[in-house]
Amino acid sequence: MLHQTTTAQPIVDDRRQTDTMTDTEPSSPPTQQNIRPRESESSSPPPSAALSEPPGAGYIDGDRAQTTVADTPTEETAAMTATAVLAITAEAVADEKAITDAAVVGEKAAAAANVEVTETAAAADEKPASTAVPLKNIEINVNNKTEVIIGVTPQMQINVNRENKIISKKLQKMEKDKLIAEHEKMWLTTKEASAVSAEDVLSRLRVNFRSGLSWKECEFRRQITGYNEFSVHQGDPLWKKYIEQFRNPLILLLLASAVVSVFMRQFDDAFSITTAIIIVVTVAFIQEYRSEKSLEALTKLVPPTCRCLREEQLESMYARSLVPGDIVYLSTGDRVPADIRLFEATDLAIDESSFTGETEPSMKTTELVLSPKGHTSMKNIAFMGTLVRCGNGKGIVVNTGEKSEFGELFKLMQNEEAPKTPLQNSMDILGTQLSVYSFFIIGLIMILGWIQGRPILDMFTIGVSLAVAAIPEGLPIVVTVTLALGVMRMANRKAIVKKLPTVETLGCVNVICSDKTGTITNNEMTVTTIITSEGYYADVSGTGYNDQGEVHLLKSFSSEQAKQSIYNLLEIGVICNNATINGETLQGQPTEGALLAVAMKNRMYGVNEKYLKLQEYPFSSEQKLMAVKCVNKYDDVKEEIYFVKGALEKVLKQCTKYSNGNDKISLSAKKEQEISTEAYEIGRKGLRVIALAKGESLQDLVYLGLVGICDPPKPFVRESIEQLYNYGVKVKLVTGDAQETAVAIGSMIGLDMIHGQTLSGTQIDNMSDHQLKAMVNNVSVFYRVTPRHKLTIIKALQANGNVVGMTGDGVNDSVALKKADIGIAMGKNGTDVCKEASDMILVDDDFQTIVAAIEEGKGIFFNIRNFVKFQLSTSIAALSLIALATIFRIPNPLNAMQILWINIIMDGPPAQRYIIYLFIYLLIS
Ligand SMILES: Nc1ncnc2c1ncn2[C@@H]1O[C@H](COP(=O)(O)OP(=O)(O)OP(=O)(O)O)[C@@H](O)[C@H]1O
Ligand SMILES: [Mn+2]
Repeated sequence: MLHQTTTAQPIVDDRRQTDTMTDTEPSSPPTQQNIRPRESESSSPPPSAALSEPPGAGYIDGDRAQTTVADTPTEETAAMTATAVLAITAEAVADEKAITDAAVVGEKAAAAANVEVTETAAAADEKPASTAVPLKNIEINVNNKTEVIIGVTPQMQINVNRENKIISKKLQKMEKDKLIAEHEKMWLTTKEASAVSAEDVLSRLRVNFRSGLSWKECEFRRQITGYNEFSVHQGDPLWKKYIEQFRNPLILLLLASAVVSVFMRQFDDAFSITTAIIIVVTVAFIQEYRSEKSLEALTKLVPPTCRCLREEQLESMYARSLVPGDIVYLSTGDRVPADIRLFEATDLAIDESSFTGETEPSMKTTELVLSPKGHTSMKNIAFMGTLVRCGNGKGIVVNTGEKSEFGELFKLMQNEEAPKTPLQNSMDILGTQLSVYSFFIIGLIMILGWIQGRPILDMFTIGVSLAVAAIPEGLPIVVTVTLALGVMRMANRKAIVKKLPTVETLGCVNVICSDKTGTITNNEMTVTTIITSEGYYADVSGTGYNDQGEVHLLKSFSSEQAKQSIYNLLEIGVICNNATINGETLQGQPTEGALLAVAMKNRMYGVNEKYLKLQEYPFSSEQKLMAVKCVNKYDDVKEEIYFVKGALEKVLKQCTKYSNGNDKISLSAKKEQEISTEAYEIGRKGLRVIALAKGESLQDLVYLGLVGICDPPKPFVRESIEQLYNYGVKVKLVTGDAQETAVAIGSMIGLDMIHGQTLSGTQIDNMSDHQLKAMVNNVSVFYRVTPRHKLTIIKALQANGNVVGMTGDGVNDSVALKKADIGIAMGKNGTDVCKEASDMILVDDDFQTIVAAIEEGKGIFFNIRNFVKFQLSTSIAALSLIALATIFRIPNPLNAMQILWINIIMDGPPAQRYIIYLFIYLLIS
């Protein structure tokens, strides 16, 4: 009855064992015709209509069914049939052994895991039957082929369904166990991966470096390896933490006094003291728990991402979803998402300082390391958690999560206690001082009371209660909670603070140095202007990384010639480029994306295919220049050509000629001046200028022209800066861009360009620290600076007593971000390197958020100060009240219980809510 076609007739003898199955041609008649049709509720449809017609009726004598298998006998069909037969064979089918047998018949038996059952109409040739049991044909989808079983009773169908499910599950599990065992054999340690060739690693982990893993395979591997993350050490169970709270000596003393009260038969006292203790302890517990939880939540706020190749698509995804075997692309500014065996590395330098302590970035290669000793020697491995300082590379993930080398380190780190914030420390000190004073006073009160002959137990409980009330043992916790809650509130306003002390600093920042590209502007680049070396001038329309737009030539003398010149110019931009545009999404640097887009708008396709890239000199913020060495694939003379792009002054320095139509003319000082003026004119509009050149040697280039790239300020930056100014925070622009561009953007966002000065990186180099310190406060725009200068500027500002915030997005900002009192990174488009170096991250890159965060910071600081004042005053009030009463021999105005209650109510604003909850709870229950 198992059949390849959907028209069904043959039937299975379900008593036959799987291994005695007969293989019959589909057309051949069944060996035993056991269909004994009894009834038909509707007229039986013809065979061809079997699928489309509603289920007819028929009957199958399950006990004596026959089998017919459609195809030629293969292990596969045998196995499949076996499984399906098993499925329909009486109730006993689920017998473990039979299933195992079935599976053994052929490896592919497991494919039967895909068994799906669908109802179809009963076969046409069945004659009306006499019983009232409605019969059905069912269709079984085995291994993507359709089999039909005819005339099945509802009960049988249920059985089939059930058995199929059981079998699929068992087979699935068997197959899975086998696969897991296989996969576990192929994993290798990071060290092993380093010692074999990249090809070996690829084949061991069964992945093609051109296509990557399939999504399905990744899903499977992840079931084995788990997510690429560290599971945070599970602390003590909650009840233990709760009991922990009772271990406070004061609480124990109070408990003791409650016990003594019981012995003295003062039950109401005992009761109220115990209740009070429980509430005090509960409040403290909830506070601590909450602060722990919110701190935990903090670490999860910015999930790291990476670029990974799956099913031939380069995807940007969360690093936690990586599995061994994934192909990962690394480029400048990335955080390495797992332990990666590199198979491609272009000038790849990785900062492993967090890992090895080595401050110099380590240059990576792809060759195997024979006997790797220590992390520094594994030159072909990019370790999880390290940062790509420059260059780019590709590699295969060998280990993830806790299996990575960083995972080992992480485990060690977990045992270290998190350092306390300065504020927490000062609160600790304050707490201890207060305790000492309080104990002293309480001791005095008790002695005095004793001398006066007051009841000793009363004095004791009052003394201890006073101690509980006056000693601010909850102070550090309250500070933490307030900070942590503030941090969560900031997170809601899209500012993520990585460490609590940052909140304290936020309240007192008075200068913010902001980098331009990506912070003030969107870093969404569009080429809008082109000027060739001949002076042809073109405007470009359209925005975004696509071909929507056009290149309009303006001053064209000979339009063919002009078109050719523009083509040659844009060609450099395409070849000297590492970005790619997929659909409309850009992978890579926006500046390079803009150059690709303008070429698309100029309808230049397949430019890249003409050249073979031999070498690359990557862009760095120090050099402000990028070059590639190529050969023309179709040239007979394989001559090397350099394609160069970068900041105008850097490119011009390498040029000796400029292109004029088909000629190359020596660059005169006059021509250079002309070019600089052109660049100035473009820059003055706030455009970024990129010069393009090519030539046979890097020292002897031919200048081809300029492009002006538009990257306007984000909305509301101007308003935010104004608001910051009102809070007493000054904003300075620090950029790698040219002076005129920086100044133009500076005035667009409302910086004081009249009184403020401008200063360039070169000028800073020529100054002493002292001179810089003297003038740095008055500078509002720093231009053409390198990462090193950004650092110098921050230091000079700090030397003047400023509390400096620095905002940035790029690798070039990371050092300065680290040095600044508060480093603020862009969360969406910022690089991992700068996020790592920063203290605070703006989730949606919105400059306005800085204002909100500073507001919050000030608010939190204010809250804590108020709280401390409040706590101190209640302590002093309670202490002095009892002390005075004792001295003047007045009966005690407050008994122990009352003191405790006051303490509970006063114990901090965050606590109050819980007390109210508790009361409500007590009332209800
Ligand atoms: N991919 C690139 N290739 C070549 N040159 C580039 C590239 N990107 C930028 N430049 C040149 O380098 C200059 C600035 O680079 P740099 O990285 O120092 O600053 P930035 O980060 O882009 O700006 P900011 O410091 O304001 O964020 C640009 O003005 C441009 O001329
Ligand atoms: Mn930047």
